[in-house]
Amino acid sequence: MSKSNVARFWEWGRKIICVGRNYAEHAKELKNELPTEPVLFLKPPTAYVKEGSPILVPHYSTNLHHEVELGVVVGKEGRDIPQTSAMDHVAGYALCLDMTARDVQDQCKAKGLPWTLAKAFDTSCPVSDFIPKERIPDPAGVELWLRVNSATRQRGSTAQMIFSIPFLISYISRVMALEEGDLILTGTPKGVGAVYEHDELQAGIEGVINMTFKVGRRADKS
Ligand SMILES: CC(=O)CC(=O)C(=O)O
Ligand SMILES: [Mg+2]
Repeated sequence: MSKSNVARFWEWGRKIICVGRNYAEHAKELKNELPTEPVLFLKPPTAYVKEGSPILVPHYSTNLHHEVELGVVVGKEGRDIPQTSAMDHVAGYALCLDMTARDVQDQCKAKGLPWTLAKAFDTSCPVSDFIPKERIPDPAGVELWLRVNSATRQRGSTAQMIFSIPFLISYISRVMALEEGDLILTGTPKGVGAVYEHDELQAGIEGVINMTFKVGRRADKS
C-alpha cells in the first residue's frame, strides 16, 4: 500500500483489532477484573464511519455507549514482531470511538457468547482523519477526551494504559498477521456512558485533532 492509501486506511478494508480493559479505572467502573493478558476482539471494516455521517444506534439496543480510544494505524506487515521493533510497524494514529451496545454486551457476557452484536455493527467505529506518526512523538503521553452535548464524559491519558503500544503490537502479531492499513484500538479510559438519537459527540486528542458526530437510529426493517 502506498503512503496515500494508508492515509485513507478506513477505505482500505483491513482488520480493526480492538483491545479491551486496557485502563484499570475503566475495568473497575464496569466491575471487570484487571486483565493479565490483553483482551482482544474484532470489528469488520463496515464498522467505519467518518465525520459527516451519523453513528447509528442498532435497532436491537437501548443502551449504546461511547468509548474514546487512541487508534494505531499499521504501516508495515509483520508476524511475531518483537517489542523492540514494534514501533517500526506504525504508520500513524487516529482518534477512534469503540461504540458498544452495552445492554447486548452484558447479555453476551452472561451467556458466554462472543461480543459481535455489541461491538461489530455498522458505524460502531467512528474515526478521525489519519494522523502521521511524526505528529504524536510520544503516543504513551497524549490526553483523550469526549463530550456529549458539550458535557465532558471522558478524559484520560494514554499513560494510564496497562499494556503499552509496543507490547500490544507484539502480542497481536503472535496471534494474527498485522497488515498495512490495519487499525488497532487501544482501549478506553474511564467515563463511558450512554448516547441517544439526536445527541452530538465531540472527541479529541488534546492539541492534535478533534471530531464531531451526530447520533441517529437504525430502523428495524425486518
Ligand atoms: C468492556 C469493554 O467493552 C472493553 C473495551 O472495549 C475497552 O475499551 O475497555
Ligand atoms: Mg473499547
